[in-house]
Amino acid sequence: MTEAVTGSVTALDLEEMARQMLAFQDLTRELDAIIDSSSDGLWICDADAVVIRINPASERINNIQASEVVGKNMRDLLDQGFIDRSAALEALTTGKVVSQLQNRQGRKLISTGTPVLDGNGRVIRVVVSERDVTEIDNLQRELEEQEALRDQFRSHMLEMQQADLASRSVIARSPLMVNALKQALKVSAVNSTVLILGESGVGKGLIAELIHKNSSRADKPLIEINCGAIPESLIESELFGYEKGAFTGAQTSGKPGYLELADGGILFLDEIAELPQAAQVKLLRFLENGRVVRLGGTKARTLDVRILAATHRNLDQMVKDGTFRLDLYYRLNVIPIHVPALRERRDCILPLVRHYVDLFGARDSIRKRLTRAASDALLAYDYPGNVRQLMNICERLVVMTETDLIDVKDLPAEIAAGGHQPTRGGGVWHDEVTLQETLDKVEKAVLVKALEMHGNQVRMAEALGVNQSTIARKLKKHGIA
Ligand SMILES: Nc1ncnc2c1ncn2[C@@H]1O[C@H](COP(=O)(O)OP(=O)(O)OP(=O)(O)O)[C@@H](O)[C@H]1O
Repeated sequence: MTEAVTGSVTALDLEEMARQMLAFQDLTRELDAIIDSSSDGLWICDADAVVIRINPASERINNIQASEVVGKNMRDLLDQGFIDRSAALEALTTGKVVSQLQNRQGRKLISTGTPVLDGNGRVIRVVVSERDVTEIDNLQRELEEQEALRDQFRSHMLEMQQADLASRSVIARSPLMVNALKQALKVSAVNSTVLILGESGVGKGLIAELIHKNSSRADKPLIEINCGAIPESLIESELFGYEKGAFTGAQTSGKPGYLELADGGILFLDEIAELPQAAQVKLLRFLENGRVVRLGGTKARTLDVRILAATHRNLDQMVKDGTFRLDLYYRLNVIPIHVPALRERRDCILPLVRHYVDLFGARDSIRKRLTRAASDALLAYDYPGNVRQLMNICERLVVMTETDLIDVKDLPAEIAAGGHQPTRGGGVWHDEVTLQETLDKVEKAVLVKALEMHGNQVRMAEALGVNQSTIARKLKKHGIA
């Protein structure tokens, strides 16, 4: 009975075993198909790092036959130099998944070793997948090269633009200034009013010239007036003109104003913040309807004038203070262009120095160079008078320096001293020097500096709060200019 039962169980077991065997064979075939069809290379090693199999993708990637490595230990392959690193060995040692970048026969591979654990957590196999990333790497490099080329191309374009601008004597190296010039070139093409903002001497006038040169009005006049330099009593007649007998002292025939003279072209109103209130109203009216009536006249003339305006003042604040009309501000501020101070674009300093040293040198047939230390000191200085100040310094250096080489000692004291201002009071007066001599010395230094910063007597007078005749007299007294 027992035997019969045993016999029947054995028969069942055999049947089950046969079924499981078939299932196992199916599984093995499935696994073989997966391994062989994988486009990633696969290496399977046992717990001693002996290679059990590799797939066709690995044969292809490594340019080998499976028979050359199957049965060999990874340690020997490493020793023989067949591989430079082994993800299998590292995965076996650490029991963890590891990824490595490997170089094999000129190709770049990413190898990932994954340990296979038994029920007790012991490593029994390690599967290494390897992916050839040479192509991806090449593509990446190509992409980087393309990007580098694009950057090169961009900076070449910028250089071309700069060469173009340099030929017009506009030096721009720093991105801030290049941007301001780009804006100026862009607005050249249209007829909009432009408000050019920036400290005194930064090149606002130059921007206005650039806009004119590149506009469709280039062959028509660019008339520039400095609103701060015309006496308040004359500004309206100068701007809008007058009819005969309009006021005492007026020409009997009458006179066209600057607006009429600029017909077809551009009127550049420098120092617009200085425009008196009455003239502000009239200018606003012209901007709104394009017509002017001369002083003392009744006939309105329609004109085609593009207005550019500039100021170093804070118009926003002036509007708040009630000294500049809000409606005119809106009309003028259609397109604002900010010209940065020179200290905000130090990249421009040395190109400007070179430009002006060469320019003034060529004028007087003198060729001068700067020592490194002199260049460094010029680069470090803050230039409160901006490009105008730098330009005047260069002219003086070219004319006054005895040798061909301009050194730190030839620079103005405040620049040579590293931009530090001389000490006040105590530094100026020395024993045995009279008060008058000391005051004269200070006055001369102030005049030299103001001339350097402002370039002409009108601007100097404005900055120093005296009238122009005082400046003229004092310059003569000190033998300056
Ligand atoms: N980028 C530049 N390259 C070469 N020269 C420049 C540059 N910018 C300004 N200059 C020169 O500096 C001087 C002062 O420039 P400009 O008169 O245009 O300044 P501004 O801002 O209009 O001054 P202000 O407000 O006092 O009228 C001019 O002689 C001008 O040619």
